[in-house]
Amino acid sequence: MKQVPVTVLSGFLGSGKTTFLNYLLHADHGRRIGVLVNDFGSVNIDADLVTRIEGETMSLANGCICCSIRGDMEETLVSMVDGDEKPDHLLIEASGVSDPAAIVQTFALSHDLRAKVYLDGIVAVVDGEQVRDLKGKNALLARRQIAVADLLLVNKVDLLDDAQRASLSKWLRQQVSDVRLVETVRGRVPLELVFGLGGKKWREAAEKDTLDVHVHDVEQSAKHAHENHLLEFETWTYRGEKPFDFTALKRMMSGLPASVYRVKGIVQLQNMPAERTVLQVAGRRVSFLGDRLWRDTRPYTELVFIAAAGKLDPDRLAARMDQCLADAKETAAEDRQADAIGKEVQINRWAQKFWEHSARAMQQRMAEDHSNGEQ
Ligand SMILES: Nc1nc2c(ncn2[C@@H]2O[C@H](COP(=O)(O)OP(=O)(O)OP(=O)(O)O)[C@@H](O)[C@H]2O)c(=O)[nH]1
Repeated sequence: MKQVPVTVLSGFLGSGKTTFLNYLLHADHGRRIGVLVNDFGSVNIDADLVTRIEGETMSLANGCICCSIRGDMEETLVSMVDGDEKPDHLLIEASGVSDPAAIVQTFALSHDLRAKVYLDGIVAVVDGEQVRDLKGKNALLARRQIAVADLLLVNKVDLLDDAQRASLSKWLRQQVSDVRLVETVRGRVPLELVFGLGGKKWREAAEKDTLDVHVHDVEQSAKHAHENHLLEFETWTYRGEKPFDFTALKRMMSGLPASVYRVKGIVQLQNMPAERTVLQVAGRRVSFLGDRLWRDTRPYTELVFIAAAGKLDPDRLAARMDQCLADAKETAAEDRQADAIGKEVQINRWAQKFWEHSARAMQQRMAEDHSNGEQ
């Protein structure tokens, strides 16, 4: 039986993996692609944000495929290959906290997997704006993700000037000398660079045992990695059914402590009642994007927070979220007055950008629908 090639997308929280995945799925490559998306939090946000016309998207949430749900990854991949519509290629979007070296081990060690799939390559996505701001264990994890990659997408270069790009490139070259670096905006890279990488680098590393984790000791290291993740990261999910005030929520998200690394999910905004909105906080950058019309779906809010372990205080966060609800009556009169002046400017500026984005997203979707209809 012909084995199916697998590409693993790795990269730190919020670097642009899902964005890249969507670009890839909509690009003209003529392959039937099976997708497996892994979310560290308990909600399948990423799978929800993967837009595709056809092909299978499987989702594994509430754990990390490099450790706690390694077995689930094996089973899911095998079932995808054995299914009625065998894919030509599999893409795995690893969670932003996963260590690709441990994923490589799973591929190297599982007989079931080895019979059906082979690792074609690891593509790491780097947040060009913020990767160098990562501290401590996050910085180490990001470096491990970079080190194992066969292809490195230096993403978000639209947020950098020429000097920053040059200095980032130099810094990355100091981290890894033997990998192809490609600067990208929203993960747009020539497809021939992505498929058929051959996985040479990881295979060599596995043979030389330089993956930094011992291949024969996978149970132990997986357990260790799992413990590390639980020790290092914590997640919490906010759910609600009342609409939020855009300005208040944006201000709150912009003021989150640095220990909150990532927030993502769906928000119901009073200012945009008809449209489902995606909220993204990656490091210090906050963005709202009109996503799709609610239509028959009852509007809701579901946001996953990922932070340094021990730094999330759910009660406090929930209280702060509630203060941003459109019908919140808590704001002191004084605050409200002070806000009113700032709000006037902010709402106009932000609402403008916000609508601009929504309109663009809508146009793009319509164009995609149109071109798909023509095929
Ligand atoms: N300016 C800019 N923003 C980008 C680019 N690529 C992605 N983003 C934004 O960065 C945020 C995070 O992108 P995602 O694709 O969700 O990141 P991710 O790596 O899948 O995130 P996790 O799965 O949570 O680790 C979103 O708001 C994207 O729209 C880019 O090239 N430039």
